[in-house]
Amino acid sequence: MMQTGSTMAGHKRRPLIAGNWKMNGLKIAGARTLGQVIEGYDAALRAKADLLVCPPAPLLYTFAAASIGSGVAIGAQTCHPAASGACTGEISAEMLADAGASAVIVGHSERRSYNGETDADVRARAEAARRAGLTPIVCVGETREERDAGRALDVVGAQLAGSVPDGEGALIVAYEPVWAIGTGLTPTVADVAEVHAFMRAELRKRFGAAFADGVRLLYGGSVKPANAAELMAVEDVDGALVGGASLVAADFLAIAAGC
Ligand SMILES: O=C(CO)COP(=O)(O)O
Repeated sequence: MMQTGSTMAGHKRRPLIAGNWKMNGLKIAGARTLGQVIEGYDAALRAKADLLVCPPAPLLYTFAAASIGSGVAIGAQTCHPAASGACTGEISAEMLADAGASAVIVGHSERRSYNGETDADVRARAEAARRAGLTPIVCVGETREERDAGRALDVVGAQLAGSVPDGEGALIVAYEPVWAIGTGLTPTVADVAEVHAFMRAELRKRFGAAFADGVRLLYGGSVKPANAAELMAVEDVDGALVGGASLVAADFLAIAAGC
């Protein structure tokens, strides 16, 4: 499911709806939610979008086993840059792949702000993901202050330049304005369109259109069933990175139905 460049009627790239469970989910309730997602991923939804569920790391192995044959992919929320070593508490990309993940979110704004991850740190994690055969989902996005100061595109451009690895490897980018995460606020459709067109243009400049036009650009930040269709219809929006609403299977599935 992680190839780039596939196309569907109405979409230049096959949409991806990714659920970031963050630090939520215990094994029994989590398995129930995953089961509901798998059951709800019927032929009609499969025709519309890829699904990726990113639970907390302790659930990865059982989730990957439970999802075999379902078409639902399993991903992780971060990884360490090194493959192994004396890094107590850390988890490498190789370990995530071994547990059955096919993708990993890197550089989420919560990790950039709470864990002090810099663009260089995020890039190292994205490179580690590729090394392990995982697709990195590189997150970028401006704060409220940066947007109000008219700097949103500058900030996103600098994060993209610093966080996306060189080379034409597996890549997904998620635009998540920090002020839209968990707040119920979303940018206007015009603002989302502007940032996504800008990101596409930046990737084209750096990598050329043949590669850049195959990279899926996700929008994240307060995506709900009620606003999904409008956001997913925006040019250069190729899916969503969903936080809170991904914890409720019916909502997650309804967001995918909006593609
Ligand atoms: O951070 C997010 C996904 O990575 C978005 O979270 P919410 O959908 O809860 O706003």
